[in-house]
Amino acid sequence: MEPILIYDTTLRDGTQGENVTFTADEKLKIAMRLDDIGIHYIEGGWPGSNPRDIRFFDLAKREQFKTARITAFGSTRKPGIEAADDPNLTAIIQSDTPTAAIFGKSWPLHVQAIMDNTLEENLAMIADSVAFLKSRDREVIYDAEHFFDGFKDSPDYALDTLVAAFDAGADFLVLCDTNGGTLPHEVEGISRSVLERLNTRVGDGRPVKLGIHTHNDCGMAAANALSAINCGAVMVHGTINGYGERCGNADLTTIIPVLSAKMNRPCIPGEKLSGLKSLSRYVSETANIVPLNARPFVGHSAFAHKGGIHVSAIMKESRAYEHMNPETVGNQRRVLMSDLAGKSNVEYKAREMGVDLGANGFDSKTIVAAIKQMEDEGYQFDVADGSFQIMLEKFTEQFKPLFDLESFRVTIEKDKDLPCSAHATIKISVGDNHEITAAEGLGPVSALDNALRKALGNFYPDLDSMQLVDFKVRVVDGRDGTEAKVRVFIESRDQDQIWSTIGVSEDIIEASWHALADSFQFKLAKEARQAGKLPKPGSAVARNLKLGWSMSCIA
Ligand SMILES: CC(=O)SCCNC(=O)CCNC(=O)[C@H](O)C(C)(C)COP(=O)(O)OP(=O)(O)OC[C@H]1O[C@@H](n2cnc3c(N)ncnc32)[C@H](O)[C@@H]1OP(=O)(O)O
Ligand SMILES: CC(=O)C(=O)O
Repeated sequence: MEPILIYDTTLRDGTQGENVTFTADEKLKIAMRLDDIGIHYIEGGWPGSNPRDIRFFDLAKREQFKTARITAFGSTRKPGIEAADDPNLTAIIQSDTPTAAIFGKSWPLHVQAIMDNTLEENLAMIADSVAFLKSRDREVIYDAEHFFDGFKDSPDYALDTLVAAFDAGADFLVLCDTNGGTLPHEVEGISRSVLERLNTRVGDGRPVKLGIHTHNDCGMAAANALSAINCGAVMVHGTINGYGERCGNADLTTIIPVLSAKMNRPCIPGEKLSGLKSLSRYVSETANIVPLNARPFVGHSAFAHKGGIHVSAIMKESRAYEHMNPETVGNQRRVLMSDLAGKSNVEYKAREMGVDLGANGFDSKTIVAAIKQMEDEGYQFDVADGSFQIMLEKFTEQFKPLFDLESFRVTIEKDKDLPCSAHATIKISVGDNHEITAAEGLGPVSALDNALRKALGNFYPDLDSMQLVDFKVRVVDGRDGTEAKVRVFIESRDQDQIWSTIGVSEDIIEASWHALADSFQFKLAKEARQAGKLPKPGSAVARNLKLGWSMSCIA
């Protein structure tokens, strides 16, 4: 099978997406990551557009790329001028890249109504611009903007534009679904027709190499790209995470694994596929955009199983509910706890967390029943793995509290013209020691967090590596008005892990306290285990710890 060339436009079309922006340095780092994974072309930006993109190409010039050809983007020349006098084309040449990509008009609507141009001059603009870039030794990728809309409107003219580019020396002709309104069967029909008709019109022996560039306005970008590949396109354009103008571009984190693992079409080297999830995360982190959990292949939920029936089956045979091995793309299987769980979920999680079930007479069915009851009262364990682990340890009497709350007091002060301020006093015990501390915070939870940190700091000096990174409050059932129960989630992280905890109460401060206390307990237990001061859950020593926790203190 002929390999498919992957053309990444995250740094150009990707940045046309709302909220997506990268500095020149960030672009360079992303480009290096794209190169590492084996992307063939990296469109770095439009040097005729802004100084940042010029800076990117200046930086890129100094780097050695292993696989990727860095590509500068721009448009065909302006009407009525020489290509050599066009600032956009000059900027492409000054970028000093081996490859240039230019877009031109395929649709008479754009030529006439938008550009106020003639159809003949548009053909000349395409041919002159391609020829100019070829005369400067560039590989030229010609993007036929609005090709599918143009072809539906006027197939002969749309084809003429491709012939103009090809005859002038374009190396690739890329059919663009610029408005993202075309459907897969239309892409298939038009791509086949284009290849047939082009092959009869261009006859200098050079092969016609088609590419495909699709947008996601109908949610079809990936499907459209794959349809064109099925018809013979050899290059596919897309972006990491599908970032791009409006609804985005075809998502390469979908297209690459589909090509490699489902269509047997080689693209990036097979051994690089497992770097895909990490690349997706890297780009979303750099863009400062929360990654989409349900993103196919690389999303956090892409291989997450919640329903008990599913978990029971995957424990016997993972392909029963997984279309592929998650590790192929660097992802992992996850099992979630909730009131949709069965005993298999508990058994899977216990094994994953190293908790020995049943050691003290609690079997997985009893635990499932208790979880369902707690979920009915407002808990939600599928997003609170940290609290679930603590719960499992409590159920199986392997829990060792590393501190106990004796009491806390929180006050909030509001003076007429001043912002609110909060003060917390907390009394905890660690073994036989008691500690009372006070702290301030911007709000009551931050005051409690500060007071707890201060109190624990005297016993556990390594707490600085732990931060609370997210705090969410939800009303469990709004019908009770201000007396409704609330559910508080806290997400915490340290240098190597992220964990989530939950608290539920009619009182928002108490709910926050439970989530906060679980979070600190999780961290301290982890540190203690790593330092060998606490037995690993499930070990014989852990099973023998009788710390007096019972079902009633869990609920
Ligand atoms: C389908 C795509 O995604 S194409 C890429 C779209 N990306 C962007 O537009 C981002 C970068 N763009 C920019 O920085 C600016 O729009 C620039 C620098 C390119 C142009 O800025 P300005 O000169 O101020 O023009 P403006 O953006 O208002 O209008 C675009 C101009 O390009 C012309 N144009 C559009 N397509 C083409 C083309 N293929 N070839 C030549 N000229 C074109 C338009 O007719 C218009 O010309 P006019 O100024 O004579 O009316
Ligand atoms: C060229 C391009 O980005 C488009 O037509 O969508």
